[in-house]
Amino acid sequence: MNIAVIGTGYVGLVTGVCLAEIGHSVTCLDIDEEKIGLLNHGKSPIFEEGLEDLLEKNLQRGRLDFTTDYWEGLAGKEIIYLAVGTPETADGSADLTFIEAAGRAIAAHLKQNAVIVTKSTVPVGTNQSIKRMIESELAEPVQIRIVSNPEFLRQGTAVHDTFHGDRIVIGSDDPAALALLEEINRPFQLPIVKTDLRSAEMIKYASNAFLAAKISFINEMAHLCAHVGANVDNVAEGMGMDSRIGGKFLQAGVGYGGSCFPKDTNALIAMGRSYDYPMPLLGSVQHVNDKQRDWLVEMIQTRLGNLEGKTIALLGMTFKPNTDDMRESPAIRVAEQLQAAGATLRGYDPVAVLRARQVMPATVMLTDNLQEAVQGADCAVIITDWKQVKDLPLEEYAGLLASPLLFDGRNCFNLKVAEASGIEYHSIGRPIVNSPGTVSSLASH
Ligand SMILES: NC(=O)c1ccc[n+]([C@@H]2O[C@H](COP(=O)([O-])OP(=O)(O)OC[C@H]3O[C@@H](n4cnc5c(N)ncnc54)[C@H](O)[C@@H]3O)[C@@H](O)[C@H]2O)c1
Ligand SMILES: O=c1ccn([C@@H]2O[C@H](COP(=O)(O)OP(=O)(O)O[C@H]3O[C@H](CO)[C@@H](O)[C@H](O)[C@H]3O)[C@@H](O)[C@H]2O)c(=O)[nH]1
Repeated sequence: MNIAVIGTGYVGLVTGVCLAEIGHSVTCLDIDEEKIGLLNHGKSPIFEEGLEDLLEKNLQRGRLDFTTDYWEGLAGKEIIYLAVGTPETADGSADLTFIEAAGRAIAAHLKQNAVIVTKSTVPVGTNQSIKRMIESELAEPVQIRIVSNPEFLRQGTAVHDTFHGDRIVIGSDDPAALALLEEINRPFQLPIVKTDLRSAEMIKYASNAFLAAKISFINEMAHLCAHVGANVDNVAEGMGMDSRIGGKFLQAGVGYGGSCFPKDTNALIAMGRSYDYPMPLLGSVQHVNDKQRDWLVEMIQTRLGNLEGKTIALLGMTFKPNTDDMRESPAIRVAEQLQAAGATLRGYDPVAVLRARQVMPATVMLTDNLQEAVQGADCAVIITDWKQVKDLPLEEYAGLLASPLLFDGRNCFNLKVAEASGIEYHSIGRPIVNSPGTVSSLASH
């Protein structure tokens, strides 16, 4: 099939490259000339495992090309994927400016019949209204059909998720368009859910909101565990073995961030608001998540007291490991609060130093050298569970720090290992280990 993909962010680029990999002929189109320049040289503008290899391979095969020109990008294309951003507006609803601009550009440049496939996460009803808008502005008398094909990839494992995801959702009120999308996706060999347009749009938001709720649920349990002396990781393991609950997304920590959960829960709440339904559960999910960042800061302040003159090493800047994305990363708020309390901050990240510089408080000294960040600091605080952070033995942390004190916002280390290392170790919803003046009793944990 001849396919155009509009938008070469995480979703557009991964979609385009993977569609080329399964045999389609794909042109990716973006208004960002710098991105397209890089991509034409086989360089990925994003850090995503396996992506650059597939990119180079399919460029060489001649199945993939990149352009900023809509005439060139849409010429002869039967299928047009829309994968532009849908960020948040000031009131929390989804900003459809980019979708509308891309729709207008399609209407102005399309010379043949085409199926438009929306990958972007859009509020229920958007596909229908975009179709109407494009139809009303078409420059040529061509026919368009529309399909919602929401994306479920996770950053950091995006290529893997595309080939090994749990399902592909395609929704349309047009049976011929649904059949075509089924055919395009068949080589991925994944279960395909076929549904109507509005349900497909809703499946995406409901899935993200449920996953966010699971994280906030375990984080709320973590608070209680800290009070009652239980270990939230043991609780999550025991709960997760019940197949009705499932063990995934029960990792307690500093809370969720990224470009999706925060904005998509907000957009869902905004959708509810527009129908006078307040979505109280989702409001609580967000509240618990916000509090997780504050909790970590409070733990540090409770232990260290006045932070004036204290040097703190923040480990991991990105919202999760294996990505260089800083969008809504917990590191930003934790850094702002610690800095406001007077601490001097160092920040470590193995891949995102440049991006972190644009969003972290300007005075944070950033480095991609873990030991340099930790050396001589009054304490270290794990924000992102990067492999590099988990692989450094606790004895080494203890040796590098001015005093052996580690706060772990991702529960990276086993408590018995922490106890044996001698480091004072505070984590989320688990007993404090090697706390001064207390006798540790980890046998029961
Ligand atoms: N990032 C993820 O992990 C993820 C996963 C699933 C779904 N989504 C959803 O997919 C959509 C895209 O997300 P993203 O993270 O890839 O976005 P992004 O912001 O990284 O990239 C969007 C791209 O679209 C381009 N663009 C904007 N307007 C354009 C236009 N008129 N014509 C051509 N290109 C244009 C931008 O230059 C940019 O390169 C969003 O709706 C998001 O919610 C994202
Ligand atoms: O048990 C867990 C799992 C995740 N997280 C945090 O939750 C956030 C999101 O993680 P993850 O879902 O792995 O990353 P994303 O790339 O944001 O992917 C989510 O958002 C995408 C965009 O919509 C969807 O496509 C994916 O299915 C959905 O998992 C990160 O800050 C994680 O640290 C936790 O705190 N505990």
